[in-house]
Amino acid sequence: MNTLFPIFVKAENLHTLIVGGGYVGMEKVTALLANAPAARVTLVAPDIRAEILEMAEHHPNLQLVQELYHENFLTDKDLVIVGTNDKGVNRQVQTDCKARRILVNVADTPDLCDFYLSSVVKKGDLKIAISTNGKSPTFAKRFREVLEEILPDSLQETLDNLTAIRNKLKGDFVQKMEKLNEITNVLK
Ligand SMILES: C[C@@]1(CC(=O)O)c2cc3[nH]c(cc4nc(cc5[nH]c(cc(n2)[C@H]1CCC(=O)O)[C@@](C)(CC(=O)O)[C@@H]5CCC(=O)O)C(CC(=O)O)=C4CCC(=O)O)c(CCC(=O)O)c3CC(=O)O
Ligand SMILES: NC(=O)C1=CN([C@@H]2O[C@H](COP(=O)(O)OP(=O)(O)OC[C@H]3O[C@@H](n4cnc5c(N)ncnc54)[C@H](O)[C@@H]3O)[C@@H](O)[C@H]2O)C=CC1
Repeated sequence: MNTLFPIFVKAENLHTLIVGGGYVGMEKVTALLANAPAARVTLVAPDIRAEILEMAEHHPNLQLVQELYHENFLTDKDLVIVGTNDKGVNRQVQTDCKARRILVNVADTPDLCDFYLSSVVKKGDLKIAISTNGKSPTFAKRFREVLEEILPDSLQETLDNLTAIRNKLKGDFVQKMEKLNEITNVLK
């Protein structure tokens, strides 16, 4: 059974720490900033890939620290993603996070993760997150590509129209819900 509970986080309200500045660190920071360009992120690693250095030039809220991980980096952090090439370090970061009740993602060890990153389909304001329960990230990526292809760009217009109607509707919660269900019946 897939017991993952999806939520949509306002990453710009959080301070995220990424430990590791290699390929995985780059994938994770790219995913985060692609969704929330203003998210506050600190990335710590002795070696940081050139692409990440370049990214920091366009994202003033992305702070890079060229040092080894130390637990002091967890101070004031809300969320942690760790993806170094040292399993011992990854495990240590996870242990330190649990002691502080900080949610942590250990990229190479699903069993140690409090949350997974998802594949993300975006069409204007519509966002769909895909997870395979860790079974096949590649399937998630391919399915994202399929959905990106088939979802029409006109979806944004539909959403804008529904927002306008939603804002104009009078009555109590139930009356509004009934009206919106009636209008959107054609979408079924
Ligand atoms: C559990 C999870 C934890 C987490 O990272 O959050 C996890 C774990 C692992 N990934 C591994 C490998 C790869 N991951 C990708 C890609 C993505 N991985 C992502 C999420 C997740 N990956 C979480 C589960 C998501 C779910 O529930 O489906 C995506 C969706 C989101 C993102 O990372 O932003 C992003 C696609 C984004 C997109 O394009 O839409 C590719 C393909 C590629 O890069 O092209 C490969 C190589 C091919 C392969 O192995 O499939 C390995 C083995 C490492 C090794 O062998 O050393 C582990 C560890 C393990 O499974 O043990
Ligand atoms: N979840 C996922 O999507 C994936 C996970 N992985 C796994 O993730 C791990 C990392 O892979 P890559 O990024 O390709 O490795 P890499 O070799 O490109 O980068 C490793 C990074 O870790 C940093 N690092 C090492 N020790 C550190 C320490 N003590 N403190 C802070 N940073 C430290 C290095 O400076 C470097 O930036 C591997 O174990 C790999 O199996 C790999 C592919 C996908």
